[in-house]
Amino acid sequence: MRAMSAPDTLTLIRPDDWHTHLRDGAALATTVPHTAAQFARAIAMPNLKPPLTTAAQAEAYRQRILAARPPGAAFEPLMTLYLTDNLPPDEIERARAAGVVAVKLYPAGATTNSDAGVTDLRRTYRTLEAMQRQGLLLLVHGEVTDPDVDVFDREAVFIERVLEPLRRDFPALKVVLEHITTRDAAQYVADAGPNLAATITAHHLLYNRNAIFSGGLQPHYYCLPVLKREEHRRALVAAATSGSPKFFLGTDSAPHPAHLKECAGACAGCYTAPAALELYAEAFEAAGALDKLEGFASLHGPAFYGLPVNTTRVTLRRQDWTLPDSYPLGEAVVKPLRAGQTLRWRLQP
Ligand SMILES: NC(=O)N[C@@H](CC(=O)O)C(=O)O
Ligand SMILES: [Zn+2]
Ligand SMILES: [Zn+2]
Repeated sequence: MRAMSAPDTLTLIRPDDWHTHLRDGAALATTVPHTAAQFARAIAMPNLKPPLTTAAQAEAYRQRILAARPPGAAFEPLMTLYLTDNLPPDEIERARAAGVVAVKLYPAGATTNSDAGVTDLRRTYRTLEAMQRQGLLLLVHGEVTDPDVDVFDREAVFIERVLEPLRRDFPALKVVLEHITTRDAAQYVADAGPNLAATITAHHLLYNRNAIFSGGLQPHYYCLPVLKREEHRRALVAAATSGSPKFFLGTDSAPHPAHLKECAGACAGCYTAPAALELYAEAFEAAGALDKLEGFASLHGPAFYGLPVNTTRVTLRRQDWTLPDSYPLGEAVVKPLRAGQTLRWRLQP
């Protein structure tokens, strides 16, 4: 039973999503309204097919996203470029001029649509130098791809082998370690200087790796980096609810057609956009830290990116409701995390 003092409504400065996958084409008709209903801004990840590697491509993608906004929605996508072994340094200047805010590092082969990613970080040093000079952020999928490293250890090993040397070589580059999943990462980010921050997903705050294996294999709980042990989930909750400005909201909402999740070789990614704030509220409430949600969701991200805080508000109400089983995704359907299940909080329209 909840304490008498537990609030029944929660009003926050409208949050932003600092890591989402809106995909492209017909999928935008689903993903953009979902994200726009929850967030004022969202970092649109560039791992499209083909990936976004030029300022012109990022601008064209921005226009496709804007065209999918529901009438009256003020939602603003924040654009990113995809770092490859040969992203030229002068593209960084064009990107900045086009309003691109960050560049995403995917180690080649680490995750969905990362085949064009970086094979050796040294090949990108001139580009990273340009980013450092021009103030573009580097967003990082922090897992090594070395097949000899255990899947559950790939984040911790990435910090040691890649992130630590990178930060030493580019001390003024702002880096976001995306979707952290381990105590090691939370600790490393907390201890680092002011140019390193991290996003945390709702699903990594709510679930540990048991969720993937309970009642048969559960592909809708399969994402990368994969869910970890309970002790890591607890460390992430502690970081997110600590009030530290180094941790902020990034859903990593990653829709895949249901038939590519419910099959052999299932794709990695959890679709959380339709109930993102509801899921975060659940996680923060379970930790007795609803008062820390606004900083995490609405204040720390803009501060790190050097962007203004939003001026409108959202309200969540304590109200049971059932999340739909699926949503259309072009010709296919996408099943959200917690499809058909009850949520305890509901975002008010
Ligand atoms: N998180 C995931 O499991 N998948 C993401 C890619 C990513 O963010 O790594 C996707 O694009 O599907
Ligand atoms: Zn990733
Ligand atoms: Zn992602």
